[in-house]
Amino acid sequence: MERYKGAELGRMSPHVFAIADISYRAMIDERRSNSILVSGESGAGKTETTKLIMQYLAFLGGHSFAEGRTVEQQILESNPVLEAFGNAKTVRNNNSSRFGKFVEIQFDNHGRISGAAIRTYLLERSRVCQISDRERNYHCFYLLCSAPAEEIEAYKLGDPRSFHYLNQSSCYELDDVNDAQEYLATRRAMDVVGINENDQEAIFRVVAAILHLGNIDFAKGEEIDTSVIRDERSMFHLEMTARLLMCESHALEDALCKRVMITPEEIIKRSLDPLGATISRDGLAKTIYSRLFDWLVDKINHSIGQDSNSRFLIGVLDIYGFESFKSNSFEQFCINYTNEKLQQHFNQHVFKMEQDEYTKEGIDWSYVNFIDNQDILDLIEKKPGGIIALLDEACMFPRSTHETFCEKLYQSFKSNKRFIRPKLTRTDFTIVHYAGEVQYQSEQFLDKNKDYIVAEHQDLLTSSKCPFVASLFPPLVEETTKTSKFSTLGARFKLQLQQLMDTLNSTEPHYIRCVKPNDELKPLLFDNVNVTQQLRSGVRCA
Ligand SMILES: Nc1ncnc2c1ncn2[C@@H]1O[C@H](COP(=O)(O)OP(=O)(O)OP(=O)(O)O)[C@@H](O)[C@H]1O
Repeated sequence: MERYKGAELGRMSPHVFAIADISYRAMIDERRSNSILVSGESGAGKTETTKLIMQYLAFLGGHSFAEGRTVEQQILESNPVLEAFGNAKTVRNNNSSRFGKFVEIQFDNHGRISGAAIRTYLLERSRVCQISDRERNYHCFYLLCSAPAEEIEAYKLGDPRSFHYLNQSSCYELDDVNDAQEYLATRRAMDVVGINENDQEAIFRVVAAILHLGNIDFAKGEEIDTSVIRDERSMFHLEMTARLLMCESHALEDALCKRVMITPEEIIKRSLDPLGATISRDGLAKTIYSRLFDWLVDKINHSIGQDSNSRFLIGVLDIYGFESFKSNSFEQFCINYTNEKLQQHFNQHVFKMEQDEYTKEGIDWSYVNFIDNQDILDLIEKKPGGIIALLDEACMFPRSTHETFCEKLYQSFKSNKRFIRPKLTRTDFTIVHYAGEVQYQSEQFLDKNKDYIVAEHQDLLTSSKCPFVASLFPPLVEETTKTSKFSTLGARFKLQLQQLMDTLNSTEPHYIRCVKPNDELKPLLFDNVNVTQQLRSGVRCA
């Protein structure tokens, strides 16, 4: 860090410190905000790079003689906390971030760090209930199962193999990671970022409750289309969940197995069959977990504090790269949409730089072709008529299905050259992205896009005797109850992205592209074909 400080770009070997250094110098000299956009595929090193950048900025703009916790320490320690709750082992990366992150580091007039804000994007919720083999759930579940004995006893935990949300995969441990030590390290990091002992206890109690919740199974009830708690074991987990969330176990059982239907004539309590109750259980687990994650982010932001007098900042963006798998769902759609947005930002920036250069040298630039992906963005986000708008529309009509949604897409984009109707399927669609074609399976698009909490779950947790749990579920006011029924993740995500783009557009951008040397997660192995492919898509991007 000492060597890169103030060194002219290019004098030293390439390093993320060099990019962080010029961003900082540009901010000080030109008195304007800068941003560093880190990109690359999963496992390429975005998060590690982001942490190095943050360390370097803390080195340049830190407070050497501050008493107690400094802002920069808190910023750095927010990483292990967010990683414990937002990262998981996947086949591509043992510590994969399952959310996007934009960290805004604010500086005062003397160039010292004076505040920060962390914004997160689209946490992968499905992982809480469903994991593929060789992957893991979020780290925090395993850390808690390795907690000191008194916590294990209090929460009735133990072997992760005994929990449904963890035992769908045969992977429990990570090479070179000791979960017991990580648990203690996470608690220490929580201390530093300002989460007090009581809140820490409540956080892990909620994590334990989710594990017990996942072990509640249902059997057919006596009456048709009803369900009951399956056996003694499930009953035990029901009672544990209720105890940890501090609510009534009967109320929890009802919230899982029943739905209240309000018709103009009467209020009917309808039972769910075992499959419906299981879906209800998983929905509750996902909602609790995502609220917990949002709470952590808010708490960290609150505790670090924002400097409202700060006139410039350095933003660091660590966001999921372009994804194309065998099967692609709503998550990949949102991720690839993000990448289209960032790609456009990059194109515009590079074009503008070129244009400035030409103008400076008095060369006519009118013939320079500008690669633009606006047509793909229109296909996705145009209002009305884009894919997100059509999806929202489908979510509002109770009779819509993924089949009717797809049919609508086929009709609307028949002659759009960025849209393909694949052969041999009636529910897939393909988008021709800047980085290649991706075929999406629409089966779960509608469900995943709907963003409202089941009223029974809301009522149950709002009335929890634990103030922490209740605070995760503030009562809905009448007005929002109506609108939130129709609030959708797609629309919310689109808005968040627009805000991110507005921020980025007001800064001087710098880019770091991470390249993954091999798919084996091994050091000192360089796979030429694989690397070339990544660089090609980089060239295509430019
Ligand atoms: N600069 C580096 N030096 C050594 N190892 C690194 C470096 N960067 C990354 N790694 C290794 O690669 C792993 C994956 O890196 P990282 O988690 O930063 O990837 P990512 O691009 O953020 O992935 P994802 O999109 O899945 O979150 C790290 O856990 C580490 O083992």
